[in-house]
Amino acid sequence: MADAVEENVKPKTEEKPDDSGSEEDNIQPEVAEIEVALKTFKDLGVTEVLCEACDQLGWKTPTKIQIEAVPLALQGRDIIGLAETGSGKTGAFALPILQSLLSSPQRLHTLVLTPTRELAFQIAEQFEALGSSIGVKCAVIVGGIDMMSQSLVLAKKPHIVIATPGRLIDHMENTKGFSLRALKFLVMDEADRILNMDFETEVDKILKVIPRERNTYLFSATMTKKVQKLQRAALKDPVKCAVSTKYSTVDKLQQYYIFIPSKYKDCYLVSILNELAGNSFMIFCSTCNNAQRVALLLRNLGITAIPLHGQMSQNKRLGSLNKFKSKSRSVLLATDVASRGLDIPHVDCVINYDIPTHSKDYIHRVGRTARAGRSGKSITFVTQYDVELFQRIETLIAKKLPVFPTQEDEVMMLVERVSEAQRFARLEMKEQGEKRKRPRGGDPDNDDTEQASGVRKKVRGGRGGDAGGGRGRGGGVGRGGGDGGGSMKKRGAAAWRGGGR
Ligand SMILES: Nc1ncnc2c1ncn2[C@@H]1O[C@H](COP(=O)(O)OP(=O)(O)OP(=O)(O)O)[C@@H](O)[C@H]1O
Repeated sequence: MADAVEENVKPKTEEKPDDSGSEEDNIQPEVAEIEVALKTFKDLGVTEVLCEACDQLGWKTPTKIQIEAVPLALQGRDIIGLAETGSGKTGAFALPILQSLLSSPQRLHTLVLTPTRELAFQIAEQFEALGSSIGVKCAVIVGGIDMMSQSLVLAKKPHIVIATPGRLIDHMENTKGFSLRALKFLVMDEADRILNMDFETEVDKILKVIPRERNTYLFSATMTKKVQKLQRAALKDPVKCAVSTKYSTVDKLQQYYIFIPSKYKDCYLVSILNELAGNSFMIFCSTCNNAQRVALLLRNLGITAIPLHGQMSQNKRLGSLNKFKSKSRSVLLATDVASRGLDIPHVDCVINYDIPTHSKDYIHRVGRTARAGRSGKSITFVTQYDVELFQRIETLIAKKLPVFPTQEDEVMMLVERVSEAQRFARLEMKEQGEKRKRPRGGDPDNDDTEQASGVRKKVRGGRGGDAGGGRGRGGGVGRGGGDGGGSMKKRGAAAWRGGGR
């Protein structure tokens, strides 16, 4: 099945600085050929009880990456799995691991490394869902949570540990009796992220203490040369399962951009949220500060927005995510902490409020929508400062994106309202900053409670409260006021679009 074919996975454009090495030449993992015939999980060699678990999750047939990777994994091969966002990569590594656990039960059998805490919880949920009838026990070991309670969980010797690298090292060094010396499987999910500079030391330390006799799986929607570097250290005779061209986005995702002056980003955002009212949005910002500020701004305008970023406590992060997942909030303002792996099926639209600095992050961000065969939309804000980054993204995905249509004059009518909400958001940010300095004064992460609503009432109240009254089409945030301007969009867009790229 796994015929060796020529590999053609060279990135078309820039890499993150840490994967800019040129050492990929000598490493040629075998590349699996894709079989497209319709298959069942049973055809792949998945055992009855796990087939039933798939059925219970509503997985009628395996996805392409599962068709490709599962049989090879069941043969005992090391795998590099490369497939689009939302294409079922978690199942592709979880099923063979659970099957191995079934045939030779063992505690501390598998370690899954993930770059973010939220993703670790999600992967644990998937293992537990697939492995519920075989009684699989998972432990999530991530930062921001009490070490002692995690030590107790580890003392019970779970079958599967899902961890962020830093906290795992803490336990390897400080938790008595915890050892991964008997490990059988190592998975790096979002492998290119795990293997970049940020986690380099941790990963090296982990690789030193786990057995060389093991299976290793690397999965991601994007890969780097760095992954291939690591093959020498961590993979044995790996087979590469790449079900799509290296950096493709899914077909059912409609991708747009808008070219706007930086100073009107907030107005355009509010306008689009009004226009697409009723949808669920993930909005990506480049900094924690911006995610927090825009969330407050939107809330001041009556939009149910909630932030998720690295400056929040872990409890608040999970709280935000759960509120968004349960649809009690329709807009999640996030940094790249949420760009990878998170599987929230109802996300209709991803907005890149700040353009991603690394083109590959674009693929992961927009991949939060249009998952598992659903459709979705993405809109990327491109300001006068972002043109080059945007061009890189278009080169990377080998697509020219269409403009998302907006009515400039209508957007400009929002300027006054939005400016007022911006002012109050700044005040709230200042207040929160001061509270952080005086921790006893209250919850420093209080971004989603009524305590922060004083200024909100002023904004809404002062304007007759229409902003609080829903965001129905045309009836959302007020349309009074406005100062015209903003014609840069047309002039500028024409200038650089036409500029013979
Ligand atoms: N065979 C299947 N049939 C139907 N749905 C599936 C199947 N396998 C997985 N799914 C569902 O597809 C969704 C996406 O899966 P998953 O999160 O594993 O994607 P992914 O490829 O890891 O995406 P990302 O690159 O964003 O991490 C999940 O909701 C999962 O339950």
